[in-house]
Amino acid sequence: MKITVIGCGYLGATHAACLAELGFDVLGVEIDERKLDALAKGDLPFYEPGLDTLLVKQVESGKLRFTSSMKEAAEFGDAHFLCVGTPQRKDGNGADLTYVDGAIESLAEHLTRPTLVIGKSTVPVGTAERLLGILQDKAPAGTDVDLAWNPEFLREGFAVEDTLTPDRLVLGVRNAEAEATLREIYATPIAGGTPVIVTDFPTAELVKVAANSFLATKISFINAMAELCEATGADVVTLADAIGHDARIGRRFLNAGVGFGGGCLPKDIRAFMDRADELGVKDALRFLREIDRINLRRRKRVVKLAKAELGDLEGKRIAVLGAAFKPDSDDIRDSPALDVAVALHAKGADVVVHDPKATGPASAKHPQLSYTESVEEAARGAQLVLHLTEWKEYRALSAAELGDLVAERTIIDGRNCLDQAAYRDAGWTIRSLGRP
Ligand SMILES: NC(=O)C1=CN([C@@H]2O[C@H](COP(=O)(O)OP(=O)(O)OC[C@H]3O[C@@H](n4cnc5c(N)ncnc54)[C@H](O)[C@@H]3O)[C@@H](O)[C@H]2O)C=CC1
Ligand SMILES: O=C(O)[C@H]1O[C@H](OP(=O)(O)OP(=O)(O)OC[C@H]2O[C@@H](n3ccc(=O)[nH]c3=O)[C@H](O)[C@@H]2O)[C@H](O)[C@@H](O)[C@@H]1O
Repeated sequence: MKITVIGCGYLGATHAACLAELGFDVLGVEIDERKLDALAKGDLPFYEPGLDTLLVKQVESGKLRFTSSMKEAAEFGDAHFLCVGTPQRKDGNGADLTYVDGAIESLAEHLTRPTLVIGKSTVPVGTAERLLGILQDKAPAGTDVDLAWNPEFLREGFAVEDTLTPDRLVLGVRNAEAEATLREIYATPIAGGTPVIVTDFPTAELVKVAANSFLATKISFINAMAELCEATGADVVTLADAIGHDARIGRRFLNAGVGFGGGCLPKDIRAFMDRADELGVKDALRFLREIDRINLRRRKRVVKLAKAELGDLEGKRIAVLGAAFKPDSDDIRDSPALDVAVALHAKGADVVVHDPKATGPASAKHPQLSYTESVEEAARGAQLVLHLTEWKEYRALSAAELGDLVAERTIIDGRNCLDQAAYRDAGWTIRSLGRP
């Protein structure tokens, strides 16, 4: 089977390379020329562990090619995965479906043979049905076209592993033929034991946003507990460990700190609320508004803690460790770390940002901040250090050596994962979110 992957960003590039690894002939379609040029050469235009080597391998083997031509894609593929972005709309909280609609329309116009389009982008419930209508309307008369919805659950930083061995596969289909095609595509993970849930379009679409809403809720729950801990002198890490021992609760995703960011959780819960409102069931998701508010309050809390330590921020040198929204990624979309850095800079602080992988995208988006190549350079002369993205190299830093570089041994551990005792032993004042 020949497969195309339309939209080769964080999701699509991974999906394309993994499908080639599974043995398919794959054509990636990308309209951004910079990304296309890089991908075609086997250069990954972003950072994702393990994907760089997989991409080179598959491009060199000839199993994976890239194009910007939808006509070429339509002629090439038996199945087409739709992986374009669905960002938050500029004028509101809903999802911007321009890219999804545009991709389906231009693909449909060029189709000339039986085709299955498989949606992967995260969309508001009801979108798949609407896209099927567009596909049927725009495809040349008599062309046999069908659509399936197969949401994606990969995590950045683990994208290859999550794609090749997913937790589960959700197949939203209208008929047995579409299910059979998807089972053929995913034959390897299915043979490896990946559970398969076969369902209808709305359930498949809802599974995706429900999963992300649950994850966001879990994080904001523990961050709400952190606020209580701050008010009482309790320790949120011990609390999370203790409740996490209950298998019904579980310890994962209970790491309190500066909260969730990225290109998915924040925009997905907002788009979900927006869709619930359109469907007349706004009240059902009212709690997600609070989840969002708790999350954003954590960023403000870090700024407040910085002010409490430094007083007037004008001219104060602050080292920010971390720019990506999470470690092992260079993705800065809605990054809590950068949000805090930008807020401190706006209050007059001299902010120096370090990140092992994300200073390129960060400096392009926020050129007003200073960036350094090394942690040492960032720390030198700092009156305050903020630990905001938990890269493992930050956890490995020596509190004593870092202490020799800074002007003041004060650090805010915005991710609650530094060895706080070691910092105290080295004479640091350490402030955390939700820990005494
Ligand atoms: N990033 C992630 O870890 C995951 C993302 N998703 C969902 O997948 C979708 C894509 O997300 P990302 O890959 O992060 O976004 P992204 O912005 O990194 O990638 C989207 C790509 O689609 C391209 N594109 C837009 N219109 C196109 C067209 N007509 N033809 C060809 N290419 C086109 C863009 O140039 C861009 O490179 C979103 O709906 C997101 O919510 C779902 C699970 C995981
Ligand atoms: O829809 C998506 O795009 C993806 O969104 C998330 O994946 P991702 O955004 O890559 O990152 P996560 O690991 O979920 O982390 C999200 C944010 O929550 C934060 N987080 C995570 C866990 C935690 O305990 N505490 C916490 O603050 C992270 O630092 C990060 O900013 C989901 O985990 C994926 O299953 C989903 O496919």
